Amino acid sequence: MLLRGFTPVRTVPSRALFVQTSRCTRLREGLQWGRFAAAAAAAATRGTFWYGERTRRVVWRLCGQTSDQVRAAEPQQHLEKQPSGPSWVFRVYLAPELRAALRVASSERKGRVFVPGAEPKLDELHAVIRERFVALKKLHGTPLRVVLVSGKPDSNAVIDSDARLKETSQMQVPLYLRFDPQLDPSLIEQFRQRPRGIRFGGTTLQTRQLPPFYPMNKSSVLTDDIQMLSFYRFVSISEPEELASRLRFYLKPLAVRGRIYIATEGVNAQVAVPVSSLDAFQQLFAPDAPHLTELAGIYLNMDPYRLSAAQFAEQPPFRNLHIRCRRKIVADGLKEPLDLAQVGRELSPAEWQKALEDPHAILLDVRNDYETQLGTFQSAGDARPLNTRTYRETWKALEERLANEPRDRRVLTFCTGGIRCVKAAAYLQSRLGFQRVERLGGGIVSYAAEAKRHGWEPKFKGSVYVFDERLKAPVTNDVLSRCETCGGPTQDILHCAHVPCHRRLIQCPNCRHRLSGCCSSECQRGLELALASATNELHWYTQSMNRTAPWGTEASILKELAAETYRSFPQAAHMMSGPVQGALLQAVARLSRAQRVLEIGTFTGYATLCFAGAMGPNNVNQVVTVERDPESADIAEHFFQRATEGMAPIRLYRGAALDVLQLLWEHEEPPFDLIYLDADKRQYIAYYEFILERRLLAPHGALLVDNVLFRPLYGKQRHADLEDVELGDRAERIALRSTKLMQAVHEFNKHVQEDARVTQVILPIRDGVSIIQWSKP
Ligand SMILES: C[S@@+](CC[C@H](N)C(=O)[O-])C[C@H]1O[C@@H](n2cnc3c(N)ncnc32)[C@H](O)[C@@H]1O
Repeated sequence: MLLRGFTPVRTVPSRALFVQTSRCTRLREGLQWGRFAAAAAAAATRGTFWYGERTRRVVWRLCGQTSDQVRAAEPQQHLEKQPSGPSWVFRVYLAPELRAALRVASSERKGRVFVPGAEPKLDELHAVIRERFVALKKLHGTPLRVVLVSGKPDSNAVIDSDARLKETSQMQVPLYLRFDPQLDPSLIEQFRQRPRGIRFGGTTLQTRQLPPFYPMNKSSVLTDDIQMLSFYRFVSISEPEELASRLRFYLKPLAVRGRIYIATEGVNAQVAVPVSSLDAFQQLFAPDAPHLTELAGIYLNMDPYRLSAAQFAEQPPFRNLHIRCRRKIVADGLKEPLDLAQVGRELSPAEWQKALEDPHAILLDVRNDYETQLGTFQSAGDARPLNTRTYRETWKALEERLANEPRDRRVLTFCTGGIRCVKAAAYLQSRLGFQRVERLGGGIVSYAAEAKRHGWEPKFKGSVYVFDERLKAPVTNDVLSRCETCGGPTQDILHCAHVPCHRRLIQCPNCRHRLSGCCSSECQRGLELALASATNELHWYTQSMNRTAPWGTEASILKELAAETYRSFPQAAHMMSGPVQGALLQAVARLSRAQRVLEIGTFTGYATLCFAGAMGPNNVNQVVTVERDPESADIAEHFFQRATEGMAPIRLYRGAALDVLQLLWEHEEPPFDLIYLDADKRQYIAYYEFILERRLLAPHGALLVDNVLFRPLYGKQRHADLEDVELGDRAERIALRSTKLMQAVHEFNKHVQEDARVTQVILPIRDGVSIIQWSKP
């Protein structure tokens, strides 16, 4: 199997699975990588894989389906649908006007298409595009025309023959196809230009060069301080995709990270710029700079405090540069666009400082409730927050709040960076008829920077909510907000860790810890279930990808033992450690050069034999193992007696684990280098405490605990929910039992996490193995 990063791939070999990934939350990433893994493993013997490494969400393009539609259980079926022979890959974008006209969801605005065959055919390209973009069906077979767009109308070139398409395909660039209804319904092909320039059909398309003022040898690794800044402009942008491509071209070499939204109404950006790139960045947007004329002379709203490279690395506000084309740069939910010619008067921070002293003014915080809670302005006038949950609610809130106010009353508005105030002021002025609307230019960010520069006592108290992963930046040390869970004072703001909720909330560290980063116990439970499922899929992948050592003489005995276990305990054989975990236990035993190993929970002895085999025979080495079930112990003993050659001696105790631990302690057995805890999960804390308190674990030893990511039997649980007639009560019992076991394991994990005596690392192998060691050996 071949895994490759996806730089422009033009041909796809037969039987290849093409996977594209894009931005997604971490938890979902886990789930989706699990699916990817499942398919990759299932098809490993069948072909070649291509996947994009820059982005994360797994998409299965050959079937024209997203990962959400493809189940891990049936990857082969989808692979069967691949075209045979080589294919050509094109990236297709639908123009914003077309998207709007056809009501295409933003997730469907672009996609890759595959044209089968060694030589790309124009007809086939049209056909696959129509098939890929279902919305095009609404055009009822309107003929398509393919045009190569250079960004300048006079150097566009029509692709009207297979020969031209082939020529296009052979360029070393990703291709962008765009449909423009204005050009007599046509598909327009646009490509990212390279500095060296590209000739197409006898035309040299305009090329872009990096400006001479760029720092040389700029590495994308951030090693210097970082300036956080934002900028916005309401300006008519006819080709958002084209501007996006230009911005990417100029900003990437400067190692800029952040988020930029482009719409036909303008541009809105929050970015992190390394200080060594800052000069070039500013020159790029200078009033007379020719590179980004739409944004020339734009106001760059700098954060008052810079982040050091270390701070940035520890909690990166942005990890990458995301430039996205949207319908609007501020989602306002309004059907009719606002008149942006009437946007009130912009006040400088100094004017604002004064305006706040006006007792007759109405002060409007047009941010959302959680933002206001973190910090806000104090004024002499009438200051009441709008308490909206989203910006879309602003209009109704404004109408209610100002219903009885005289239209000539002075209204002051503010927000984080100023952009929301532009629309709010336009609404106040043009729709509600207020005549004296004034807004804080550059918002709180600009005000805080000015206050710092001039040494003013800030009238803004608390922290400002910011739209990056930091979530807040302090302006003053005042703590105005309260924990939503316990009501105590706190400035901590976070997103609920349960992805489907992901609600923003203010929560103190204690409550956050107690609820595992979730907003409620329901979400905490949901998170646990989701993690369990993710673990399931990861297990599938690791299991199939591991290459375990050849077992030699041990192999046959382990295989025999496994077969015997399946015969004797068909319902419980899954409890055996198995080859992957067995290999891990052997690796740890070898790495730690363990001489004395204790296993709690022998079952039929699979792990015991793995340890004994890894340690080998000598005078000191010994494996002690405990099992309370006589039938399992009989099978284990039978195999231990047979397998003696090349192995450490094994001592099997029959009985309850805590009794045997007591016995070992009373007989003053030397401590163990490795203890493998793999018995009753509800007793884990008791075993753990006994082992630590009685010092049964050697100072440099390791306690391995199995099943620490134990997952409930998902399918059965769902059957129980649906009152499946066949499984009936039994399914419910199984579901209940596994849920209780999961809770017990979670309790254990938390118990260890809070224990300063030890360090713990959890490996997501099988259903999780913890490695616990003394913090101070
Ligand atoms: C998951 S299995 C162990 C698997 C085994 N370590 C392996 O690698 O194949 C758990 C075993 O622990 C045993 N067990 C559970 N509670 C116990 C207890 N309190 N004392 C002794 N053995 C116990 C069960 O009978 C079962 O055989």
